[in-house]
Amino acid sequence: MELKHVNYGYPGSGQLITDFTASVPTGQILSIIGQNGAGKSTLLKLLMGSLSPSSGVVELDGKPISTLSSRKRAAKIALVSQQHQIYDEMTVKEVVKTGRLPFHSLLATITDAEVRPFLETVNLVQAMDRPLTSLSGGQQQRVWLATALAQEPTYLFLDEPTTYLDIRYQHDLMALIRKLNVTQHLTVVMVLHDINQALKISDQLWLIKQGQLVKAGTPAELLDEQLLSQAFELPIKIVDIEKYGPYVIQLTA
Ligand SMILES: Nc1ncnc2c1ncn2[C@@H]1O[C@H](COP(=O)(O)OP(=O)(O)OP(=O)(O)O)[C@@H](O)[C@H]1O
Repeated sequence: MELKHVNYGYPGSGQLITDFTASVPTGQILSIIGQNGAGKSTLLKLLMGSLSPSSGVVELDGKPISTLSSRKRAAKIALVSQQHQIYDEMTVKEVVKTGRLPFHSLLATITDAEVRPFLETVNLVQAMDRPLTSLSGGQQQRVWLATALAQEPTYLFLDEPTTYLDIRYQHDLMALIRKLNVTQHLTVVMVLHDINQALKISDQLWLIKQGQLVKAGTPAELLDEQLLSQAFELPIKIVDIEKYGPYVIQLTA
């Protein structure tokens, strides 16, 4: 998956993404980091084909993603976003069944057995008959992950997946994402706000500022005080913590 000289601006707004060229590394975990409003979520939408570049191209398997039908795209790419549709009355298993829709024409024909493996992966089989809204925020996040996995995608996109989770759930979710990447060969693309979390879990990162790619590289290549300070417009220091490794701190009063 590649972005080639992509430009984009929302209708009625100025240019947001500027001449963006980068490749998503297959089979790896890529995180997109940068300030609020830098264009991270917009990049995810461009990569998924839910937004079209004003110029340039997004390619999937060497073809412009715009040439694929939405069903074909859904069978390739699944998104766990922060904005969920409201499924007031739905049970957990019914929500996960919506992830199977690229393979069925009717929700009613999807059996419980078909979604069970995805609920097993996120350890929620015991909650499958409960209404979604009766689950905790962290459990609901796992339901959305199971729904994305039910699409059996090649690419798993996550937009700020840890935002409302406590540190234990954040750790567990990151461990699960790494496990899925390794066992199911999923290519993962995430928007993460926590720089240290991004540096810890990712194989590659894109550091972006005002819609432009500042640097694409490995965590070691991104661990540069000057680079990070400029991108986040904050004084940043990297300290070495025993048994943890390099840790980024923001020197704000
Ligand atoms: N649908 C939209 N219509 C118009 N402008 C939008 C739309 N969505 C986002 N924007 C604007 O585009 C800019 C980039 O938004 P985007 O959500 O891509 O940034 P981000 O880096 O993901 O930000 P954050 O870290 O705050 O989530 C922001 O100024 C935002 O207000």
